[in-house]
Amino acid sequence: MALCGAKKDGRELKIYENTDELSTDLADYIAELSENSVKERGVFAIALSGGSLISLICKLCEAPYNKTVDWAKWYIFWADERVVAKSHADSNYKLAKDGILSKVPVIPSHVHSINDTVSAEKAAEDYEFVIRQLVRTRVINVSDICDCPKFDLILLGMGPDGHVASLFPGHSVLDEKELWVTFITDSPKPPPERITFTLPVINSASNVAVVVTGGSKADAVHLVVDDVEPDHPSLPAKLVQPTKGNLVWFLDKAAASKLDGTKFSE
Ligand SMILES: O=C(O)[C@H](O)[C@@H](O)[C@H](O)[C@H](O)COP(=O)(O)O
Repeated sequence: MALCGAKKDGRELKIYENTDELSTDLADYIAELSENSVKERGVFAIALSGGSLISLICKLCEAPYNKTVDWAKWYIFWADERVVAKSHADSNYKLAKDGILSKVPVIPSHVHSINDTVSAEKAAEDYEFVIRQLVRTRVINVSDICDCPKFDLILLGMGPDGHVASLFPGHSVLDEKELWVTFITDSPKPPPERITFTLPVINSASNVAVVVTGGSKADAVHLVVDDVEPDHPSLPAKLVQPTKGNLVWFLDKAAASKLDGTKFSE
């Protein structure tokens, strides 16, 4: 059971005893958003990230979700991807395919991974083009306040440095206002070449979940959630603030261990 549902600066915090409890609740959360979105729009457009997130959403492949989720209505994207071959061990697509997508009846043509045969710049451009086509046909919804895509759910992890997707602290892509998808060739976390959703796209989503586990991230969680040093050079995770959508942080106790002032209630 979550230890708290406290709201801090528009963020709902959910803190769990361990990653097993977190995974169970996260699977419930995703399944419920999927059901609501399919009811309302007939489809569910979800963007994944890489890293530990994938193992934390693996419960979706198990009962009851493997049968109850309307997998055929899912359209799957990546909030960020490493520019490597899809068969490469570093590929976020491969991670999600091996961990989840190959185990549930998603429709292969609904799985939108990047073009892995071109440069990072071209891959970002191509990916934005694909997303634009799907916004036109409303497979992906559109924001009410700008022309950005409105994903039903974007799932993010966070690094110990506060990065989300492939938006790293101090990087110029944090200022990108026009593009939906951009690229970097100097990622401090290997591999260096990546494509990433920009902040305007992340902040236009209907729902954003930031999933963070482990004590190595406790300092970054504290800096972001407790808004320590508000003038501190921006931590990317702090800039995740959906304009109209919902933001939920899923934390295990270790990641939440340095949070102050949070009142926990069962
Ligand atoms: O491709 C990537 O590297 C990821 O998308 C990245 O943004 C990840 O979510 C964080 O680095 C957290 O990763 P961990 O949860 O494994 O620490």
